[in-house]
Amino acid sequence: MDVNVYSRRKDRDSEEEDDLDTRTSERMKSRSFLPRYSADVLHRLQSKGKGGNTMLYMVAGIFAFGIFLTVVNIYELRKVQVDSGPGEKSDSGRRKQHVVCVWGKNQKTGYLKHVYNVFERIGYSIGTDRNVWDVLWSHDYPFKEFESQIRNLQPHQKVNHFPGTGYITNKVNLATSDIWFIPKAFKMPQDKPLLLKYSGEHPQKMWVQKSNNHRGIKIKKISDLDLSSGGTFVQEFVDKPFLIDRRKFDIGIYTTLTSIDPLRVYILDSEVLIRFCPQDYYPFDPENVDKYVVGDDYTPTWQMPSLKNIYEQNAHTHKETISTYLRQHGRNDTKLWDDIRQAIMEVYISKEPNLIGAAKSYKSTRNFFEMVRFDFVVDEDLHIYLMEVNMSPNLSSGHFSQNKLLYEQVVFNLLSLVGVARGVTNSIYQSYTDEINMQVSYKDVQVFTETCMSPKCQRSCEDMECQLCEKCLTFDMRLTLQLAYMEHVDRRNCRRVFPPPMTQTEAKSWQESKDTLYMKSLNTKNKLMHRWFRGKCIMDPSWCQ
Ligand SMILES: Nc1ncnc2c1ncn2[C@@H]1O[C@H](COP(=O)(O)OP(=O)(O)OP(=O)(O)O)[C@@H](O)[C@H]1O
Repeated sequence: MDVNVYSRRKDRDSEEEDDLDTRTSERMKSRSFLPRYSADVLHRLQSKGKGGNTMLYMVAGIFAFGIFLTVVNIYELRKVQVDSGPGEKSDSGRRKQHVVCVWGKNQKTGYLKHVYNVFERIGYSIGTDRNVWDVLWSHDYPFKEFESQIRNLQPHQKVNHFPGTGYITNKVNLATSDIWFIPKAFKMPQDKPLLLKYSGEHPQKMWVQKSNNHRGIKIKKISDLDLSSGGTFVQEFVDKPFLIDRRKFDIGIYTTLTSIDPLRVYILDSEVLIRFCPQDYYPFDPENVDKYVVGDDYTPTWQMPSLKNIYEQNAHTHKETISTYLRQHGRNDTKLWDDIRQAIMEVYISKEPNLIGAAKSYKSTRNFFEMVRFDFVVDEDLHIYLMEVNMSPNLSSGHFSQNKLLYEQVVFNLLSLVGVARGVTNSIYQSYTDEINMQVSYKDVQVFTETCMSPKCQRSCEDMECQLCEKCLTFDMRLTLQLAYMEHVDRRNCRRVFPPPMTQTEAKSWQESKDTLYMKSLNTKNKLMHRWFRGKCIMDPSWCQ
């Protein structure tokens, strides 16, 4: 770090530390309405004389409880503020440089080069000690390898995976989830009778067999499939794909889960991965996988005759290149992207209960984030089909050096969204009150002013409508809203898929009593999260999307 900057920071740090108690109590004043409210009632009861005695004792009890809560809150806040991580620190206890531990097998091949590049550019030092880090970037699922570290995470430490992510990224789990945009699949060997019945009724259908670990597929007749092989599934082959220059392609969407319970999911909206099959689809030949399987030796966008000009000469992204091509051919590109967002949202909504269950044994889920890639294929009618969700999608430009830009943007946007790369380098858990407040104060998260000022919400927090009001916010929910706020302002090119974006008109006319079936299926925290974004959207349209 630049020495002058460091010494300026040091001065500021010591002033801030001296002032910690004052600021903590100021903050608590605004957070703990209970003692203020109780004192006021106490005063009024005392002035009523004898008849108020029983009430007086009750109120005194509430008052004492309020003090107890305040003390607990101050303790929690102090804990959050002074928790220090393992990285290098200044004299006043603040961090000089954050540390990332990058973990993955065979790193000498350089497949994580772009991950290192981005971390270095955002000021992280690369850790060499697996016990000393602020961020763990693990290529493999880390919950066994780093079990003791992950079980003892400090609030500011971040891990790039969620426990239980296999409910989404495990092929068998996902394919047999019975979700409308996933091709029909049967688990082997238990669903063999169902498969035989279904294939008997639909003799024209083609089938592929997949497993969690096996890569690559090949179309086979039912009679040639191994229907007794455990851990595999047989999936309907999606024929009649949408072709560009006679080639089948798939679309990869970089998707980030930032929170569960409540759920928040984003996609990188500015860019996607497009991969074409190396050979023309027709004349179709099930023996030739290069015609219908997108593999490692795929053909990139810039080699496709109809796309070259849009992508290279006119310098558009992969996403805009595909959109332009679709519009040029009278197709509705907006609907395609909307369907994709809807599909991603539905996967997370349906799997969130599993993720919550898997994370139960960890101290907090706020330490986790996860970026995956959803791969879709598209048929002639632009219907989408989800092929798989990749846990640690390829970020190596070894095969195509042109992909360096894409991968570094993917990583940078992700790290910004989750608060690892941001202007104020201390995380919300390590920051001092002024530093937190200047980024997101308790005032910034207030919504639905009139509702919150209504007698109903002034009196009680029982009604769902009142639960986002200052008086009713729990410590936990306020922190959730602060984190959601920070994600929104730091999201760069990422856009929310859940809670879903809406227009300001929709937000204003939304009637919770007429909620759609999916809204009704949401748990209370998700409903509140959804409602909060709607409230922000009503106040400022930049929050709608
Ligand atoms: N049911 C299907 N219908 C049509 N095409 C399919 C089907 N399953 C797989 N494919 C094709 O094969 C490609 C690879 O399949 P899949 O993603 O399941 O396996 P993979 O070998 O793990 O691939 P990846 O390189 O994406 O990790 C898909 O992108 C798609 O083009």
